[in-house]
Amino acid sequence: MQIEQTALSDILILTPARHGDARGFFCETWNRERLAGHGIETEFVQDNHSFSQARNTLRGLHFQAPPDAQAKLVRCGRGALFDVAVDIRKGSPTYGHWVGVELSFENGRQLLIPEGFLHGFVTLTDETEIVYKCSDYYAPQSDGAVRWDSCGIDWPLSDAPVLSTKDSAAPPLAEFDSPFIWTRT
Ligand SMILES: Cc1cn([C@H]2C[C@H](O)[C@@H](COP(=O)(O)OP(=O)(O)O[C@H]3O[C@@H](C)C(=O)[C@@H](O)[C@H]3O)O2)c(=O)[nH]c1=O
Repeated sequence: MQIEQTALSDILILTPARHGDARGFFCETWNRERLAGHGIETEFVQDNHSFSQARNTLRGLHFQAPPDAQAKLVRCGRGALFDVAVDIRKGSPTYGHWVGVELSFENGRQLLIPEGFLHGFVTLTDETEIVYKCSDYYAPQSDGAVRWDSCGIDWPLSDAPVLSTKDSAAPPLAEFDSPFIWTRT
């Protein structure tokens, strides 16, 4: 497995090995012991899978507030997407900074996003599937969103984004009182 750092040091790109043969490939998409060997000890409790019909579908930017905060391990099952994490830890030297990484069926990359970050993505292809592990259960009462176009993200959109009603109505980052506090690690 290859592990790369991004411009935000807590956000990692993981690329597990693919074993190719005449049939296609085999890949261990998550192996707890192997990740622990790299110092990644996140305990995941829920797997999510969503399908977006059209290119330019944008979901985000989402978080769950403590005590229901979620770390996420995100990958693309079909098609391609641009996955984004934004630092919302109050007091963090990189508060408001974002990273975006293309995840696709082809490249097999995964993004590891700890607690304290907004998460969102835009699809780069029609019929895109995203699959992600979460470190806590869905808690609608702790669910929150920040407006997708308020963080200076350079979204690779080829048309107006397809948004949910909830995401269209989300507050901008400038009006957002984050429930996360940065602690030096
Ligand atoms: C997130 C979630 C939603 N739902 C339900 C609630 C609702 O009826 C329906 C669709 O929910 P949403 O509109 O919130 O789905 P979506 O906009 O895809 O939300 C997701 O976006 C990405 C970017 C994330 O990071 C996720 O954590 C999650 O927030 O699914 C669950 O049952 N369990 C879950 O874990």
